[in-house]
Amino acid sequence: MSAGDRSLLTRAAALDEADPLAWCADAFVPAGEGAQVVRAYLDGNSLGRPLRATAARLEHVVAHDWGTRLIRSWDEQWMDLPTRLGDRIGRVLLGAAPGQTVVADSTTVLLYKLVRAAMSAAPAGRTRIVLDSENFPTDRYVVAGIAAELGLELDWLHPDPAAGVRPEEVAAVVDERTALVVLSQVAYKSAWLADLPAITQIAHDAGALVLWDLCHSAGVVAADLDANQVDLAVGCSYKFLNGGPGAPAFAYVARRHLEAGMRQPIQGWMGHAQPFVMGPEHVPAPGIRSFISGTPAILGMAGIADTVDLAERAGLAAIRAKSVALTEFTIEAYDDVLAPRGVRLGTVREADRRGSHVSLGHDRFRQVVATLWGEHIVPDFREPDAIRLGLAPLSTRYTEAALAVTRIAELLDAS
Ligand SMILES: Cc1ncc(COP(=O)(O)O)c(C=O)c1O
Ligand SMILES: Nc1c(O)cccc1C(=O)C[C@H](N)C(=O)O
Repeated sequence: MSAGDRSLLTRAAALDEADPLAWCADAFVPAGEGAQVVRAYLDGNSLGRPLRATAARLEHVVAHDWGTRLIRSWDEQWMDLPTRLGDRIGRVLLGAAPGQTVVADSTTVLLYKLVRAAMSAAPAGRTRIVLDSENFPTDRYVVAGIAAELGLELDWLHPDPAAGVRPEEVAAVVDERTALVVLSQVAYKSAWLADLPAITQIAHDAGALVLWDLCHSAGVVAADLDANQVDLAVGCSYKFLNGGPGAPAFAYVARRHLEAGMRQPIQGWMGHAQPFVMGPEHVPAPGIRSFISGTPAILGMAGIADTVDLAERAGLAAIRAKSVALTEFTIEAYDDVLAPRGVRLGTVREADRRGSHVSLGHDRFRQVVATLWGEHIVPDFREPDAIRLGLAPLSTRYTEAALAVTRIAELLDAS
């Protein structure tokens, strides 16, 4: 290890020492022990780490709510869990007043439901959807599938892959034929933080609605959905919300659309006004509850509330400040030791246009990541040549980022 690498680790240790959110990392289940201990986890933007409180909560749910109260728990607490938890996510993380957020399904399924809902509400003549080629595959596949199903047209944006969609690119395509604009607030590859207020306003000025995918921003960046007059949003809970693998997603539908009778396409019994009447016809439940279709995933929801509690104690502004500081530190470390070794930076340098990961490119990264995983240093690899360093402000330490960057440099030197 060179003197430069040592000073990187020393600087990181000092930042950890001074970190006002350092106490949050202790709330997580230790990642292994002995020879198996994870030395650096940098994939919290793909699968967040579990909280200790969640391990205890799951045990309680199994032994008490499920094991002892059994079917009675539906009446006692499970039936409104999707909207109760949705309201908490909305209040603490999304800037959404109660009654507009629900937890259900996967992001993919909620995207389908919300895009179809928006299209059912679109005035005649508005038959075009705007989306971008850099969005996560599921968003592109779902929208393209709906376009084929309903005979709609797509307006594809092709943003700079190392950045993301800019307001002027949206302004150039929306017009009186646009029904909906579907974008991610933080791009899954580059971490580009879209200008949500400006783009939402541009879509509205053209008479279109906007659906924001918040998968990579929920829990780390404010969306202020109500204040920004957002129409629709989805997001997943197993990244920065640490809900666990396959934990259900959330959907937001602005009150004005619920009051106007916006309807989703999968009218199952759990979104019925009176599910247990089991009548001949579907009568939608009032409000956001009508966006539920089948039985809610109660076990999958158990962990989400623990992160919302922790985030409320930490405060979203402090979480965002740490996220910015972590990405800033990682980019400085990149400048020091990786840029000289030919690594490309795939994330913007402007902190206010950046989410909570740093994307790096090198044609030897597939092999580098395989070696890192074997050493219990865990970033992720995205085709064709990218390492993403996911920096989850509640759980990631500066020393984890420093260790990953240092080892990447050493592995590039060794091969
Ligand atoms: C932006 C974005 N949208 C959607 C998804 C996936 O959704 P799902 O929970 O349905 O797998 C992900 C990640 O998996 C994502 O990064
Ligand atoms: N959802 C995932 C999964 O089920 C398996 C592995 C990874 C994921 C992810 O979340 C990928 C992630 N959305 C991404 O940005 O690449």
